[in-house]
Amino acid sequence: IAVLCFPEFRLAVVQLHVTSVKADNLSRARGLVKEAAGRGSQLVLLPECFNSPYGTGFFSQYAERIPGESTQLLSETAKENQVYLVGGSIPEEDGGKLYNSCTVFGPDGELILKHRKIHLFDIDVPGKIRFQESETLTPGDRLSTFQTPFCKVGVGICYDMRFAELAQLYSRSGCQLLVYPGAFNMTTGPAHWELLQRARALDNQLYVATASPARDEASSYVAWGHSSVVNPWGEVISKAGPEEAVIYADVDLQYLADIRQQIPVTAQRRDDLYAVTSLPGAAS
Ligand SMILES: NC(=O)CCC(=O)C(=O)O
Repeated sequence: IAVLCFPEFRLAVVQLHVTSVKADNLSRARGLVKEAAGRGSQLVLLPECFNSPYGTGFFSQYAERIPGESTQLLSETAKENQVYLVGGSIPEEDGGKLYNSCTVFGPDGELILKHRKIHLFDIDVPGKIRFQESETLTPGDRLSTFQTPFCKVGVGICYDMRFAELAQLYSRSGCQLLVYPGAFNMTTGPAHWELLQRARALDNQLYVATASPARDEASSYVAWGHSSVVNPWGEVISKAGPEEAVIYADVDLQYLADIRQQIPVTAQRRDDLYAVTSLPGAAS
């Protein structure tokens, strides 16, 4: 069956102000997705941990099974707005383990995929930040892509963005857009957030969209903000500040094809000399 592909579509990124009240977070997310759809968006991205505070001390308290309250809301929101909804991430409980999980819903409200964060955010920058997701979370064990009428999309969560191999595997599988719900902080955000997404976009000559929670100086984990969309030339074409916002970008797949023709690195890899491969069972 031929998959109809459209050369351009509108993407929205919701930079949500997240509080400790899950019901409020869900309600705000629903309203902003509606706003985004009202402005012609066909794919909408929410931030990492959009339904609850981001922190190892909170994951267990706010964790849900999937399906559950938050993913039911996401399904309804996708359907009522007829959008592809990349539901940021939520703390998931399954079999007594906790995961940082992103669910994606189609315009019919059906669950398309669940991506569990593959690379857990374990860092220690002396005097700046120490964070150890692995103290409470279990990593995912598979790559996640989905097809839309516009293009194929690869999914990662925040720290996953640091791993060029993941982005390359998504690109080699045919993805033209990578989405990363994230929550960088006030140390690594100014240093690496934009650089990493521009690098992934340029490495693979595709679009990259990132969604951060809005910055809240009063929270225990202060998010950097600056949700963005980067084009295949490596340019930031849309960017939020630190505050709550919805940003938009028109993803132009003809432009992507033109870039790949002008600088054909995507076709010039020396597969006879090196390779980046995923192991059996790793791709969903
Ligand atoms: N939530 C995360 O994975 C944060 C990743 C991050 O801040 C980084 O520097 O990487």
